[in-house]
Amino acid sequence: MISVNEAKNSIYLNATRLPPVVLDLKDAAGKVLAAALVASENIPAFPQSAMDGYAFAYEDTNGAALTIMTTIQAGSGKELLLQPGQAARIFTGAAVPEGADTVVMQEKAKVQENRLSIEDPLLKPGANVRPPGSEIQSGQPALDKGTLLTPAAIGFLAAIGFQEVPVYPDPVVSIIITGKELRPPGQPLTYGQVYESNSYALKAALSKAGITKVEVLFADDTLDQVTELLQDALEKSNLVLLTGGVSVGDFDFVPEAAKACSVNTLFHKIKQRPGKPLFFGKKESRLVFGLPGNPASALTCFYEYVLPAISGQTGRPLSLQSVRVPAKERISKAHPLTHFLKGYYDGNTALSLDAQESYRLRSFATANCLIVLDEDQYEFEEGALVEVHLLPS
Ligand SMILES: Nc1nc2c(c(=O)[nH]1)N[C@H]1C(S)=C(S)[C@@H](COP(=O)(O)OP(=O)(O)OC[C@H]3O[C@@H](n4cnc5c(N)ncnc54)[C@H](O)[C@@H]3O)O[C@H]1N2
Ligand code: MOO
Repeated sequence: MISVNEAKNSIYLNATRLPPVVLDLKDAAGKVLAAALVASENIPAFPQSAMDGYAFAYEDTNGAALTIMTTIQAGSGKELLLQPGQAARIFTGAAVPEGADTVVMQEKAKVQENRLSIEDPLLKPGANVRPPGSEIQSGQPALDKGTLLTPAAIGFLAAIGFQEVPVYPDPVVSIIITGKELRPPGQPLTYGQVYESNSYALKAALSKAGITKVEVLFADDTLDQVTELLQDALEKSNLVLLTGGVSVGDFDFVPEAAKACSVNTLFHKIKQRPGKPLFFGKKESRLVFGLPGNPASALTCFYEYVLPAISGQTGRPLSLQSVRVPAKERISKAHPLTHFLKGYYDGNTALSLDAQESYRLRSFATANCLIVLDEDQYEFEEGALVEVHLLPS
């Protein structure tokens, strides 16, 4: 068995970026740039008015009124040349005509019968004019490789003329649910059956992370069927999540099926609770997680290991945020395993909730964090600092 840190390190080393794709800018929000972008034009492309007002040459403002020759609306394609003594009515965003270099806002000007008097003692040459290329110049770096495309970054790229961008795609995910005892919710249970919940929780967690290309497959607990579905999943996905069948029971076929599909085992079993039997393997660049069947174990492993793996594939910052906060009440544990406890963080302290058993999701359903207790520490007094991983809301 390896430690939590060793497991996380293995994921960090093995979950490498997926081959880049070019996406329409509209579809690229939340993705990460796979190459540096360079501006191909000056933006603004022309001297641009920053105010509704009047454009003129600053050196003409010697007290004499100017003659307003024309009106220039934003988007007007008219190219004009103002002569000395002339001004143009202009609006925010419009091109400042040749012969003009300054704009006075209309609140600081008076117009009488087409004659403009400027009443702005603080006006400077070039005031209220955005120079061409002042946002970015042709040939200048726009955004670096590895930049997360936030709404502002998407807007910026649109504003400087990019219509499509190279990004790391999200993985295509296959979920294989194993277990003969499982029935979909909504159907009556016969003796020995349990409702299937892992596909629901995992799909919801993937969707929360923006991952939508997800297929769910169901396997009985036979080596042949698990192997067949895994083989199929490996052909069409970048990430395969199996649940159940990773422990030591006679019907736990996931590690064997992985071997049969030439998946290289990177680790199996971690010194942790829940989720001790977690399996991680790789075939070429495809990643395979065998998540323990117990619902709280599967979801905890998803948050702690699968999300960082998707971060590795996409460059997106998906791993849970970590903070150190005081424990609200004393916490103790008996085993030399890292514990991930369902907790509630109220902004000041973290409380360990009831119902921590890995077959239960009841406390997980209201938890907003996982409290992480080190492998080799057993007692945490009230007020002691504990590591808390914040769950996506
Ligand atoms: N002798 C040992 N037995 C077990 C050990 C061990 O070390 N020695 N480890 C235990 C731990 S810890 C875990 S976790 C489980 C993991 O077992 P599997 O991954 O093989 O999972 P299953 O046996 O298939 O199922 C466990 C449990 O979870 C329920 N389950 C499974 N899939 C779903 C699903 N999709 N939705 C809802 N519930 C599901 C299943 O019915 C079982 O109750 O092994 C322990 N045993
Ligand atoms: O690891 Mo199991 O997940 O403790 O029940």
